[in-house]
Amino acid sequence: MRSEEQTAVMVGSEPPQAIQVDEQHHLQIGGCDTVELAEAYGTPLIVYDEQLIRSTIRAFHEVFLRERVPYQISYASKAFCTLAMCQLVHAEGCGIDVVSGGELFTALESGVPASAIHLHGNNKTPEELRFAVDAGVGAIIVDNFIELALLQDIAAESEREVDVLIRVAPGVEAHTHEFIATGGQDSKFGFDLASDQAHAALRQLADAENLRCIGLHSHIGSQIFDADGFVVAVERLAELYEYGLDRLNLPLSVLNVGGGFGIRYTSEDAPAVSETLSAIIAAAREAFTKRHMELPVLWIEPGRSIAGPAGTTLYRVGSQKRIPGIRNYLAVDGGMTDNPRLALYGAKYHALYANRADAEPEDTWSVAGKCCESGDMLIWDAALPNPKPGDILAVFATGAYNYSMASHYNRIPNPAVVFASNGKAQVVVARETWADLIRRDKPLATAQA
Ligand SMILES: Cc1ncc(COP(=O)(O)O)c(C=O)c1O
Ligand SMILES: N[C@@H](CCCC[NH3+])C(=O)O
Repeated sequence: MRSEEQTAVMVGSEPPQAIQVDEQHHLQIGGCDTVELAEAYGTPLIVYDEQLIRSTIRAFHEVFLRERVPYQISYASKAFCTLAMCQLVHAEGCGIDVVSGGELFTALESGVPASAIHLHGNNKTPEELRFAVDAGVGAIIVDNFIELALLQDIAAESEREVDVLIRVAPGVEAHTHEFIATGGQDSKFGFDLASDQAHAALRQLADAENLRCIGLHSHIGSQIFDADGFVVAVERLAELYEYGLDRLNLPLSVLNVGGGFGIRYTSEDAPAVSETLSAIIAAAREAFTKRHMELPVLWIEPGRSIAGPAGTTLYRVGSQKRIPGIRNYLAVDGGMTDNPRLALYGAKYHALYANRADAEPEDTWSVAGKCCESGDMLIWDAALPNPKPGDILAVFATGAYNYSMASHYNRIPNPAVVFASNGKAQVVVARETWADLIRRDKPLATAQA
């Protein structure tokens, strides 16, 4: 129900970052007029600010270089995995973290060398492990005992020595949505630290032929603002690292603390990623110095923080409905099929009309998609100018876990994606067509009467 307060005062969200509006009052991204982009390429359209991706990665590098620590940045491609994205982040000095055969295939096809790719996953299939081993990926992050045995056999069959890290569940409760918290003890991911599984895995690896355990990994969750969880995880991993190095003589040299750096979606008070990173580095320095160990190579695996802020989705506004005293709905030509995050996590977004980007809000409007589903919502109760059919609605911070989690519900095709930079746009994913949707369908062999 719409409350008195909502009717009386429109509480608008804020854009997650500074926006550019040209003299025609159009939203600009990467020097391109987004209204022209919508005309040229259709809607829904995901527009990435290429320079923002580059500058975010450069900011990560700068922190590590300033702190003079050995490091590796591996882009978590699950956030947005396409050929162009893999090429772009690799050109900016990132490795690629993949979590399935499909992501691995994409990264390899993009031309990223296998040695710069590492494979994750809590249930890697034999086929995926074989693919990774034969391709010669830089490392496989082993998640559990079944995988450990399987990988040993596959590495032996292929007569290869495979570098591995073990994924540790460090028992850290990260402050984030429960569906995206992954480091607690009650998690499907990784070897449990508290019950000694992680120690046992290291002991097995000490004796494993064909597998070389080069490091430890943990990932405590996603959309995390508070560095405390990382700091606790680093201390726990350092203790395990000492065990592996001193007691088992493992060739450890890597501490991978995962990704999870939170971003602004609307007006959250998010710390700069560099602050969280500095806290992680300080924690690692302290934990390793006090144990008289050399600081290992610090790996991070950011996904959302690289891809998220750089993406904006453009939709065409269609129908609208006012329910007196209850709520106003406007509907766009996409929805939960290209952005399921509100339905899954109650995510919040900021939006404006790209064709009149500086127009003042007039009322409260909830943004619905076009699926046959009441939960198909993008934003509840946004302060917006009254919509006109044909307006272009821009929804910010939709670069991570939107396209990559898109579905075909109601047989709605996936949007096109463009990269915009210096006033030029290039299509990096073509719009799916209706014909694409049935390309793998097979009609009944015999026509039914
Ligand atoms: C193992 C691992 N690394 C990295 C990431 C990337 O996380 P984020 O996109 O929050 O940076 C994830 C996803 O949460 C993950 O599971
Ligand atoms: N899909 C989640 C993040 C999960 C990260 C993967 N471990 C989101 O959209 O926020």
